[in-house]
Amino acid sequence: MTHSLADQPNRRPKETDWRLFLRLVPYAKKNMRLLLLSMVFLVPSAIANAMQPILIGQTVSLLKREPTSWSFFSIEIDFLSSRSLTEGLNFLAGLLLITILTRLILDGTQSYLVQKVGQRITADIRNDLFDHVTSLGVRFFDRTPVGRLITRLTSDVEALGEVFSTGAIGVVNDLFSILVITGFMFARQWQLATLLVLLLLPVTGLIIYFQQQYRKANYKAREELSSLNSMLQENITGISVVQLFRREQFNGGLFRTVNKRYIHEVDRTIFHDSAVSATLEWISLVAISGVLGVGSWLVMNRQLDFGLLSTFILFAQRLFDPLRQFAEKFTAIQAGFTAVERVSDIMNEPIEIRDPEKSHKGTSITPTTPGEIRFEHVWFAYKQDDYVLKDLDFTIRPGEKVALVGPTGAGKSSIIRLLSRLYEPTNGRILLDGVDIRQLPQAELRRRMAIILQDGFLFAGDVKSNITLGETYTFDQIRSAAEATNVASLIERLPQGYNTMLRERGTNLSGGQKQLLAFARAAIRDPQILVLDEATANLDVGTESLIQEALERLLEDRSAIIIAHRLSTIRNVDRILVLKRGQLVESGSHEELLSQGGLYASLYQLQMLES
Ligand SMILES: Nc1ncnc2c1ncn2[C@@H]1O[C@H](COP(=O)(O)OP(=O)(O)OP(=O)(O)O)[C@@H](O)[C@H]1O
Repeated sequence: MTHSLADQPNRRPKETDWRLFLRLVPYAKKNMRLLLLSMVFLVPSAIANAMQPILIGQTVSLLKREPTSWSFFSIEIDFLSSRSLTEGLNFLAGLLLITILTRLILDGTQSYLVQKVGQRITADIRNDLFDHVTSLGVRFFDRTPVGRLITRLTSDVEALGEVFSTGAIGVVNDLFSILVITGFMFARQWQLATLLVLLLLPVTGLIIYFQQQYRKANYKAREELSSLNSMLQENITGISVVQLFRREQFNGGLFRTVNKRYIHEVDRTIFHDSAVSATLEWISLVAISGVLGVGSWLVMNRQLDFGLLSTFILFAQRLFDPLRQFAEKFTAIQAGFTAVERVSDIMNEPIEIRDPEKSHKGTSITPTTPGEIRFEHVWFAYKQDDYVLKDLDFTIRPGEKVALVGPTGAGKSSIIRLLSRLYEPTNGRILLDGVDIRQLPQAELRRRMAIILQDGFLFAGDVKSNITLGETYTFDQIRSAAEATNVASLIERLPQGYNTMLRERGTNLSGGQKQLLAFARAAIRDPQILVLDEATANLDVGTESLIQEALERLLEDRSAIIIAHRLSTIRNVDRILVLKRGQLVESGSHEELLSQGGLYASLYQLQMLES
């Protein structure tokens, strides 16, 4: 891993704009037809735009009785000299109206199409990001603050969407307009055309410079926004602790500091944005004065007539107009590039835990076998070389119930995380019925085991959907799973029974009630292996014995791993594995371990004394 979203908040942009742009190509390809259609509309629209100054110039020439014929790339154009003044004026007015209507209709349609494509692309990117993020290993989430991630998923994708919705993608339009106008200018009068083009060059240079500065400031501003959101998220999630420990003021101070840094960076982006607009405003005035100065001189020398002079004054304005619009859009475009860059950062995060290649899929085992679990010299470290599990080597026989016991931080939960493949062992392997779990598709591995954690997470939705979790079970199946685990009576006591709506993270249920639902969730899946991590710790003694009884039934014919601190709850298991600082120090039945007089015996005696 070369970098992470969390480790280097001020990481410099690495990919070039071109590479970033290419990242959008696959998305654009999906909408190729609409995109092409909108591009086709560009051509007549830009021509109509460049025609307007010429038509107005012709009108002036007609009124001033100047020659109205002109050559366009050596083609002699003369459609006015044969007409009377009124006819000619009507004819020009008619043409002008056509160009205006053409632009009105085509520009409108084009901008609608482009925005439509843009919204589709943004939605596709958002979907892909969601899929990618939910496939990333738990390790990624260990080191990435949630707020930082949410910023990328929401406001960065939004910034990308704005490139389309503000019409910023229309720069293509603007650039094309500049090209067409330049062509028309040279066709009419090369000296004035050269003057305008020469003015265009330094402005473009300046714009590129300010654009780079803006981009840097924008990247930093987004990073600061991420930090701001992480802080916000942390304070909201931990609001009870914040208030109970009166950290409001202290956290408020921290928040203000980050907010100040954010504002500072935003100020810098605004400065560079304004600098571009000011430069353009100034330069387009210079251009018009230049045309007026040089043009008047040419008029006095009879090398230019009034009609053409008015045409070029309009050209001067029109040439810088797309550039000015480009400047307005450029803020959105630069922000869009920053967004693509930040979104790519996540897309580039490798998916650490992958399913085996297709050819290995055949290795799945018949799910009717009870499930033998084997840890083969397993070593594991969350952080490099800081091993929390050391050379674990044990087998849990099919149908065997094993308890993991040991002091806090001994590594019990880590064993479960490895078994369910939320993390992968640093060394050694874990086998399920003789097959390395890395060779099993994750969906199958996790279907075969149900894990009940101390803090069962609940989704916003009703009780039923929190038991089925998106899989199709009939209501009868849901009810019998609840009955089998003795939680039916609890559910029936809820205001709307199985239809009671649970709030996000289940805050309208008590800790114990949440745990009870987790039992039903496990039972309905009929797993081969059941894992309980402090699953009954939140229950009162009465409820626990009710659950214990249901558990005995549930555990029949299944392999089970049970983690419990209250040793009285695991007396009946087949075998107890005792862990100390990541190492297996004792193994045997309750009686055997008591008679050995080791760590287990002393833990047990301590607990007996307490009760
Ligand atoms: N996500 C993580 N990143 C880094 N270290 C971790 C992480 N989770 C746990 N640890 C460390 O790994 C060690 C073992 O943790 P584990 O949760 O497996 O212990 P445990 O025996 O289940 O403890 P408890 O009885 O308190 O639940 C601890 O020292 C802990 O600090």
